[in-house]
Amino acid sequence: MLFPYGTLPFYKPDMMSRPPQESALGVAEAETLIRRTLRPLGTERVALGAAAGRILRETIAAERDQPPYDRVMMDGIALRHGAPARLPILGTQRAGMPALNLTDPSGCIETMTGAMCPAGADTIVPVERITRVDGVATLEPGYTPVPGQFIHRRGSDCRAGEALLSPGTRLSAPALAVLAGNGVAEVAVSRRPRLAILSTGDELVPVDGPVRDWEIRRSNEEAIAASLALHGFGEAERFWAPDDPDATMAVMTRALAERDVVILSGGVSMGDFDYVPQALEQLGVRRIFHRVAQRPGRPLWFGLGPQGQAVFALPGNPVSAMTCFTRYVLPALTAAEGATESRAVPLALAEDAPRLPDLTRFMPARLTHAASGQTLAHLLPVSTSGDFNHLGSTDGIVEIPPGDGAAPAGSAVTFHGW
Ligand SMILES: Nc1nc2c(c(=O)[nH]1)N[C@H]1C(S)=C(S)[C@@H](COP(=O)(O)OP(=O)(O)OC[C@H]3O[C@@H](n4cnc5c(N)ncnc54)[C@H](O)[C@@H]3O)O[C@H]1N2
Ligand code: MOO
Repeated sequence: MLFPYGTLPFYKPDMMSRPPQESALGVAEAETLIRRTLRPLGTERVALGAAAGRILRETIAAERDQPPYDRVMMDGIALRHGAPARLPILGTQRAGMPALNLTDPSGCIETMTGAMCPAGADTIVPVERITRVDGVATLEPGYTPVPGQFIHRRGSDCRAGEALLSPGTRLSAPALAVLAGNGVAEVAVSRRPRLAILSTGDELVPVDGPVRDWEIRRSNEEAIAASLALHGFGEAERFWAPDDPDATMAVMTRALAERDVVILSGGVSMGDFDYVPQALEQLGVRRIFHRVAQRPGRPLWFGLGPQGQAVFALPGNPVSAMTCFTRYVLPALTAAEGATESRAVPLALAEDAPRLPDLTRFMPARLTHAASGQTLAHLLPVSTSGDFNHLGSTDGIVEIPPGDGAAPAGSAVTFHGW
């Protein structure tokens, strides 16, 4: 269907002629503008069982001294240093019971790992170093107990009140152990963003239906949704709009409703049916930038919606969409969550990487981990930014700053994982 400009309801007369090609921002400037625009996400309290992978938004302090008592570290006997080699066994100190009292310094108390050290005892001898006959423990000939050995002293790990986890920490498996071990059953984490993914284009058809010669299966939204899920952002609602201004506006209106972030793909370049930027601006989404000096992904558009929504309009070509999503959207969401981590990591190029004089270049790469300890990025040159069929075996993209000639093999580049 054709829509001559004059018939588009949302085109003001001064929008009918195309603006001259605008200059493009640098990658770092674009990133800074995004960071300044995105609002930090609020917090919510979740039960421990739902906290793994979330971003902590409070300080977690030790509930009590850790360990909370002088903890026996070996199954064996507890004695007072200087006791004789033959010691009557006066009792059994199990884990989960209050401390017994070693009243006779020439005797001993059987102990279990994790138990309280009996009062009056100061040394543990492991069971492998003794024989036990008729209620008497005898030390192995020549074995000299070391005073204080095998007692994990109260408070030697941390003192009550000491900060153990700081806001911005991603809750890993050990962090969950810290929460549980310190009596935190519910924790403040960043709220998940409410997300919408909207793709545009008449040629796009669903994955599970028939596809005609002139049609393309929608794949960008699948990659974006997968990345969001893999990085713990939960589910995004999906929308599709044909290349029709009214339909685009209607779908955008629904996508913008009550969202923190809207991610569009397609319709941001110079084509007669690339309505996305104008439609967004018509709906009150203020453009922050359009076009970044990069390849792929030059037509990237970013704006701020009327309710403070961050709106990313990614170029439709699949490699460009995935590159822009990985380079800009994911890190921005991570920052909005208040995470202190950085998604970008430095590593070495496995081979020379051709630079572009005025553009930052992003190239898909597969990582290998050399025995030397070096992680190498092997580049997967793609013929065009529409060529995504070989990306399935790659790990992410490397960022090659503008310049002449090639970045040499072995030099450090920034890697962004998918
Ligand atoms: N005259 C100019 N033409 C183009 C320019 C330019 O500066 N001047 N920029 C080129 C660049 S760079 C890119 S990237 C593309 C971006 O175009 P759009 O964002 O408008 O995207 P579309 O035209 O809608 O689609 C491009 C391409 O990608 C396919 N596509 C789109 N959405 C999906 C999807 N969800 N799943 C799979 N594939 C998708 C679409 O079928 C097209 O083949 O513009 C250049 N042109
Ligand atoms: O640079 Mo566009 O993003 O390649 O095709």
